[in-house]
Amino acid sequence: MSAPLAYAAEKQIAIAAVRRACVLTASVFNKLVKQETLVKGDKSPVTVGDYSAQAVVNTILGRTFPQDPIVGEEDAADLRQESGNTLKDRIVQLANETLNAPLLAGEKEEWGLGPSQGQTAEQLLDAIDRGNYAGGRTGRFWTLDPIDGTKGFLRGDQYAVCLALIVDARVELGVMGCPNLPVTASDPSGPRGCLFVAVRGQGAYQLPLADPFGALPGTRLQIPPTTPERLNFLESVEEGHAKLSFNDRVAQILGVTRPPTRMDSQAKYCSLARGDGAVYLRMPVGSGYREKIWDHASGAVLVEEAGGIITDGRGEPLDFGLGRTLGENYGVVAAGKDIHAKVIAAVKQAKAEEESPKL
Ligand SMILES: Nc1ncnc2c1ncn2[C@@H]1O[C@H](COP(=O)(O)OS(=O)(=O)O)[C@@H](OP(=O)(O)O)[C@H]1O
Ligand SMILES: [Mg+2]
Ligand SMILES: [Mg+2]
Ligand SMILES: [Mg+2]
Repeated sequence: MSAPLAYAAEKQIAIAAVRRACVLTASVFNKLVKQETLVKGDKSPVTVGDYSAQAVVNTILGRTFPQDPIVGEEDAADLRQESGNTLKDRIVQLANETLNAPLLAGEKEEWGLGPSQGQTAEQLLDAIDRGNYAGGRTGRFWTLDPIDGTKGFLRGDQYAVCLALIVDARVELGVMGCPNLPVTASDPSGPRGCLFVAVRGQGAYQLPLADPFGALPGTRLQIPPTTPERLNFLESVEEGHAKLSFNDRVAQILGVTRPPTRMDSQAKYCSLARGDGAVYLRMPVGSGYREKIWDHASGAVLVEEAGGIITDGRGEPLDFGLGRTLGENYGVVAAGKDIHAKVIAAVKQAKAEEESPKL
């Protein structure tokens, strides 16, 4: 018998956790966001979604890997206050609805899912707070963004549930659920809902979100050659998250003729991995913001396993061993092997121009 592939159990549980969280976020969108946010401009539905998705993923991880720490975006401090009671009740109800739902295709009873797997409010708050781990250089931990691209989520556009396993500062496994991403970019009004999985050394794959286990190993992703016709940028929607004017200049230096694709969340990394766009470029807006590890970990391993390169804007590797943030890194550049060095050179040129503008 051949030895089992590395991280096989982690991969299964991560897929199950991300899929359940996506069922939850889709129901939050249909039940709450459509009515409350659009009508009243109220942002609280996304907060309910963030917390309850983190409670669900951390509960599922905790059942199979009770020793593993988690670096999660959210924490339950506000929910433990008197003023957080209403919010807490909604989160407990939603998280339990999701955990108690009958087994989905391919799930196994021993994963602790299905009817009567509900948790008390206290257990769910503790599960959220299991995400308080500080991260670091050694050992193994998970990192979770329960809803990445919250603005996209509210608009009904792209968002992603992002989970990654980091071992000794290296991302070994990444799973992303993208409920609103078209299965094929060339058919934007066709079926939606994709799950992306990458294990280091084992390749990057796309699976249908509705039945990932039935489709394993999935469609292998490989970044195609960057021809001039394919060369375009994938960038943030929010001006406050990345310096888009800088991207325009870099695109000009590279002779890019296609307009950029603006998309919220790590769905950008998924699009890059399957060749929908050619260059992920995210340069700091200059506010001293430090990028968070949960905003890039799963995307980083997906891109690398699809044959791409991911670095900061100087061409230095991203360091996932510094704690909850990427530290002093300078932006993010991800692209195919054939174009990455050229993008870095163009970024350097654009940066030099900014620092000594022509009179
Ligand atoms: N100032 C600043 N600079 C860079 N990044 C920031 C900044 N502020 C927030 N964030 C993080 O951006 C995450 C969303 O990134 P996106 O690329 O999806 O942005 S965008 O929505 O497309 O504009 C977003 O993730 P979520 O909070 O999970 O949505 C934030 O963690
Ligand atoms: Mg995020
Ligand atoms: Mg988030
Ligand atoms: Mg956030």
